[in-house]
Amino acid sequence: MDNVFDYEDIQLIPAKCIVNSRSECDTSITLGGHTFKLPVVPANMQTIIDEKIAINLAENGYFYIMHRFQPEKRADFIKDMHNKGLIASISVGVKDDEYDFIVQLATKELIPEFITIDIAHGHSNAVIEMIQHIKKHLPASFVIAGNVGTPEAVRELENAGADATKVGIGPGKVCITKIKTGFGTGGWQLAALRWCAKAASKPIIADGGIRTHGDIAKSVRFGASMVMVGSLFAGHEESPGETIEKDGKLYKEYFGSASEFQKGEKKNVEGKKMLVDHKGSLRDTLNEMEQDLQSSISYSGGNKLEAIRNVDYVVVKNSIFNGDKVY
Ligand SMILES: NC(=O)C1=CN([C@@H]2O[C@H](COP(=O)(O)OP(=O)(O)OC[C@H]3O[C@@H](n4cnc5c(N)ncnc54)[C@H](OP(=O)(O)O)[C@@H]3O)[C@@H](O)[C@H]2O)C=CC1
Ligand SMILES: Nc1nc2c(ncn2[C@@H]2O[C@H](COP(=O)(O)O)[C@@H](O)[C@H]2O)c(=O)[nH]1
Repeated sequence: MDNVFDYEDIQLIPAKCIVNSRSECDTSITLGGHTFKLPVVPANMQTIIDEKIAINLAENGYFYIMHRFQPEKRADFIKDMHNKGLIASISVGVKDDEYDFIVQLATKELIPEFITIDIAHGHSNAVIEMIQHIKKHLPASFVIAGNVGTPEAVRELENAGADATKVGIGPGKVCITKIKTGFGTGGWQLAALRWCAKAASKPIIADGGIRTHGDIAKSVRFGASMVMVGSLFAGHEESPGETIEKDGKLYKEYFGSASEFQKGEKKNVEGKKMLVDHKGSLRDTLNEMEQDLQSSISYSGGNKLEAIRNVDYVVVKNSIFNGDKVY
């Protein structure tokens, strides 16, 4: 891999505008036969999403993926979502219990619309076997598999039956994989996304490293159908992380799924905990994201998300912020 770059190194080049108002630009995306308002999904982490947020997102036309860290609640969660007429989107791991869980869902005819296989090193036989197991027992579920960081991995998981792959090893805000192992796409996530997208024949979800709303448009330009976002969603009043007051200022806790806090033990820790500034409501952020993305689409010279895929770009090595702070 040469010519590596990350989000902050890239600027997209504007093309002639074809709309009279940014409100004419359509940010919606279809995944697994369902159309969602934004190509953005909150990370399937315990400090980012809970049942209440999942219901709220689904009711309002946004994609969501429930985390897998309260495994015993998942079957009832699917039932509840379906009783409300909403899509069910859950996560699984790859340990033995998860195989039984998939069979139980099939036996009870509880069929989630989306299942995400959520492990750190997704280019593995463990994930390939889980994809095949889900496709055998729940063939109607749309399977998202990850995480990976190479074209070989994307191809192998797609060939095993994955309907989409999730790209990003180590670019996350609370990730310490890159420091503890020396591996990953941290620092060159956007280039890794482009590399993987060239090999993909199915949708790709870019996961980790999104720091500004403009990074969503950049992800779409470099091949993402959807973008998974953690830290930008961690500070809302509804966010499940603890609210902490420090020197008169409010913060929210945000911790990694492979952190000691999540695992309850100091074993194979690859995540940390941090405090993020407390901000307003999730709804306000989603609205702002939509407006910013509509503006991105207008700059791309189109009126639909796909227009962003064709724009030119320049590499401006680590200089686009000039020391400015956006958020
Ligand atoms: N996107 C990212 O960069 C990363 C994300 N995470 C997140 O942390 C959470 C925990 O992830 P994970 O530890 O995979 O999940 P689990 O703890 O559920 O582990 C899944 C299985 O994979 C094995 N495993 C984990 N890592 C490796 C590896 N590097 N090589 C071989 N086998 C491995 C585990 O065994 P054993 O534990 O015995 O090795 C276990 O059997 C997930 O939510 C994941 O998304 C974690 C790190 C990086
Ligand atoms: N290396 C680790 N990565 C993790 C951990 N927990 C979650 N994640 C990944 O981060 C993204 C969110 O990234 P952000 O930059 O938007 O905050 C998330 O979707 C996971 O893929 C972890 O403990 N270690």
